[in-house]
Amino acid sequence: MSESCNQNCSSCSEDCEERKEQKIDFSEKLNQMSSVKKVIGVISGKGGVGKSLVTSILAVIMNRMGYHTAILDADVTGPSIPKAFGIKGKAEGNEFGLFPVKSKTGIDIMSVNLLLENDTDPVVWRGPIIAGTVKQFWTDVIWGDVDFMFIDMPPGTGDVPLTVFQSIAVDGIIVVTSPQELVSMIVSKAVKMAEMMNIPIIGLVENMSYFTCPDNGKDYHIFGDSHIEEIAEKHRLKVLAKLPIDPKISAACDKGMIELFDENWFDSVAKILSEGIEGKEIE
Ligand SMILES: Nc1ncnc2c1ncn2[C@@H]1O[C@H](COP(=O)(O)OP(=O)(O)OP(=O)(O)O)[C@@H](O)[C@H]1O
Repeated sequence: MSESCNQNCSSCSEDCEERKEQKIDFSEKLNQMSSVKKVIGVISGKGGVGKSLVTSILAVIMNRMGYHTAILDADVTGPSIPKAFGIKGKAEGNEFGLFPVKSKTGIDIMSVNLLLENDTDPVVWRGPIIAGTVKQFWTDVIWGDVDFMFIDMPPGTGDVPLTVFQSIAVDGIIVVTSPQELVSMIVSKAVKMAEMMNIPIIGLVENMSYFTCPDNGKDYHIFGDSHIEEIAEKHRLKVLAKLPIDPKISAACDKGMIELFDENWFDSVAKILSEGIEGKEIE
């Protein structure tokens, strides 16, 4: 029995000897006109820590490396991906399904904001409807041949992310944290959820880790000292990147120009992901 066992066999995908109930398969089938090689879920313990930013930058980098890249924006109540990419158009469909909208550099994106008449309309839906929408982004969208799909998950480790993980075949998870959070607790929850789902955690990204003063070049830890290395070691996880607070980044998101991102913050993640798709399994 796993250390994280919550005695609820129906929501657990582990094959353990003490299983009391049959494993229920909640997985949904991808649209028959789509094929997706690797699906990476980007999660966070709470909203506003930069999950959408990390999802967007990862997609930009992998797309730049020549991989056909897609973003499934599962953050249905706070969809910020289309804005970061400056997408104004709406998604269209035909009798076979919905088509994602292409960004300026060719990243395929589906988000609830591409379906709403006004992107300022709030999405005041209950959990099952939200989870159902995300499932439809998997089953009803014609994604074509995708190398990497990044999923901007709903914040937290509650009902909606759980349903999404049960329905979509996710290959690996990246956890985004910020220094001021109760990082230890959040990472533990994410690790337990990943264990229950049998999905490997690729590693941790600490966002808003420090700020480099442009006047004196010194680094300031605005949100306090980082403990990410100790926490990563405790759970035997990798720290993939520590991102600074950079006003250029928020400006790029606000102006819809995240595709102009040109820092090397994610080089190690890009290497892990590209090795994963070349046949070496994501560890
Ligand atoms: N390192 C950073 N430097 C500057 N601004 C940042 C940084 N990270 C995130 N931001 C800004 O903070 C805001 C929140 O980021 P983002 O939308 O990525 O968070 P989130 O975790 O996805 O939030 P939610 O879960 O509510 O959607 C955005 O305006 C983003 O541009």
